[in-house]
Amino acid sequence: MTLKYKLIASLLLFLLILGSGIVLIQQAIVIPKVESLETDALKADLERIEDALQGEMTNMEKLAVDWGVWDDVYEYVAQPNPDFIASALGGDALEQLSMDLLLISHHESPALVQTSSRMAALRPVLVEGLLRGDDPRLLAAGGQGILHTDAGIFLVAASKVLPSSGQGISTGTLYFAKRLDHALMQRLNTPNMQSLELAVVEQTPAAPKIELLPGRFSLSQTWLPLLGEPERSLRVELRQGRPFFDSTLTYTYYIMGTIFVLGILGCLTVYLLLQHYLVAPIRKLQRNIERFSALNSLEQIPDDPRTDEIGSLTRSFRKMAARVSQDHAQMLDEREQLKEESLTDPLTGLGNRRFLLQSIEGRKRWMADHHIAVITADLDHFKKVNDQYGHDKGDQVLQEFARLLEECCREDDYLVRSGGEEFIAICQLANAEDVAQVVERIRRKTAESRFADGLIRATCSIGFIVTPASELNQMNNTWERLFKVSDMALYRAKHEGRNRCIGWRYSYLSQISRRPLPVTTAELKLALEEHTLTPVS
Ligand SMILES: Nc1nc2c(ncn2[C@@H]2O[C@H](COP(=O)(O)OP(=O)(O)OP(=O)(O)O)[C@@H](O)[C@H]2O)c(=O)[nH]1
Repeated sequence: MTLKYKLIASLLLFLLILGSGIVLIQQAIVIPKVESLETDALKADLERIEDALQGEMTNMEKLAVDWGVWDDVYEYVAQPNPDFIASALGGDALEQLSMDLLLISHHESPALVQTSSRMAALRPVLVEGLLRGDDPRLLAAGGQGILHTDAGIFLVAASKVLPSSGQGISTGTLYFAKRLDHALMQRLNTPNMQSLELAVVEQTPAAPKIELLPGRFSLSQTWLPLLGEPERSLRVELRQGRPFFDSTLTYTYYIMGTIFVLGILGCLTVYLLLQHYLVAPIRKLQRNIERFSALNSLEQIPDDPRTDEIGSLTRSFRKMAARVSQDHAQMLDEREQLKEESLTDPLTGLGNRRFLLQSIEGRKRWMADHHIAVITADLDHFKKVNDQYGHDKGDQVLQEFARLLEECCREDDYLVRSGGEEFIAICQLANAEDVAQVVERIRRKTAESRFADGLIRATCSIGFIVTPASELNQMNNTWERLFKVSDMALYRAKHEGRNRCIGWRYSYLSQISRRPLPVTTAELKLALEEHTLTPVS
């Protein structure tokens, strides 16, 4: 995978982690926190309703005490007087007090009952509800509470009837009652309330209950005690929407969406910067290095003026490439030199036998109408030269003999020192007979020469074979046999007294059956008898 794709994969992985982190934070931290705050707010709503009811009852109790500790009422209970009713409770006095019932009891019997017009029909039920039971009478000593009757649910407050001094014996109890109706409940409304329901239930849980329902609803319940009914209670049930949760959730969506978008933009920016500052320069450097290895030219890695790591990497590569280039050139030189040395005779500067074999093998074709002569020349009794004049002088003789041979050959002939004091020349000749002149010239010039500063006289023996070039083009493995025949001819020249040239012409045209060049003395004898090889004069 390329660096570019690794970079993209890393950034996508980062975005995945960022997205997962955002979801995790929302689910594990934000939502539970919001729900906890919401629960607190719902509890506060319930407390507010309870407080409102409590406040209402406290006001009623104050009113009950105002009326209960009043001489007119006190006297009325002792001696009922219609004038009092007319003056204090005439007209719509109860409506003006926002009360539904005024009850004054005397010895557990109603001494005065006054109701609002809407409650007139329910008066007996109400009185019976307040004065039910035997002992103790509800709120007989004063106080407040919630009363459940067949006529509905009422807030009730009571006070002992006393003279205005507050001292003395109570002559009865004064009750005020107010129905917990729709109008009153409206005043307890909360902004998000969908419904507020009251119900008398059998159980009385100790603590309020808050439920966050699916579908963005909440259900809050609290239980209030009922007067005279310890087994039952008034359940206040509040059903509300969850705007706080919705808005908070929307708000967190915005924040986290913004973080995610910023993450994407950040990744894009990081990608472009890394692409510009890292990936692109590395790819450029890679292309330059590839061109350098193809062309071996330092110009392919231009200097980089940057001061960062990429710049210094480029400079390091340049240095390394320069060194590699230099080493490579040096190695090529040395290899060329070694190659040359391995093919050259260091004493005479001529090629060696390996050079000769390589050269003739590398040569594809010879001039078909020409002849090729393989000439082997060997100094006679060269051992004696060494023995008599020393090895250095012997070397000198070899060098001068090599120059002599060069003079006798043409430039396009091959001339090598094949070993010791033996040399081989391969000459291309227009006529087969020309070889006689070449070898005789070598023999004569050697015999006439004075070697080693005129100190040493030497002769040489020469063996040779000449064959049509067309034969070389057609036959395989001919060179080895030509060298062998030339060598056998040299042996004969030595054997017959040295300082002479012996060689043959390979004249296959005279053959009835084509016979290859001989490689043994027996085959040589047969070839001469059959005239496959004929003497050259
Ligand atoms: N100075 C010198 N002598 C060499 C070199 N290579 C070979 N020789 C000597 O050449 C001599 C060849 O001796 P032989 O093979 O007996 O041949 P020859 O003495 O020339 O006798 P014929 O060839 O039979 O005439 C040996 O003494 C070698 O040591 C060389 O590079 N320098």
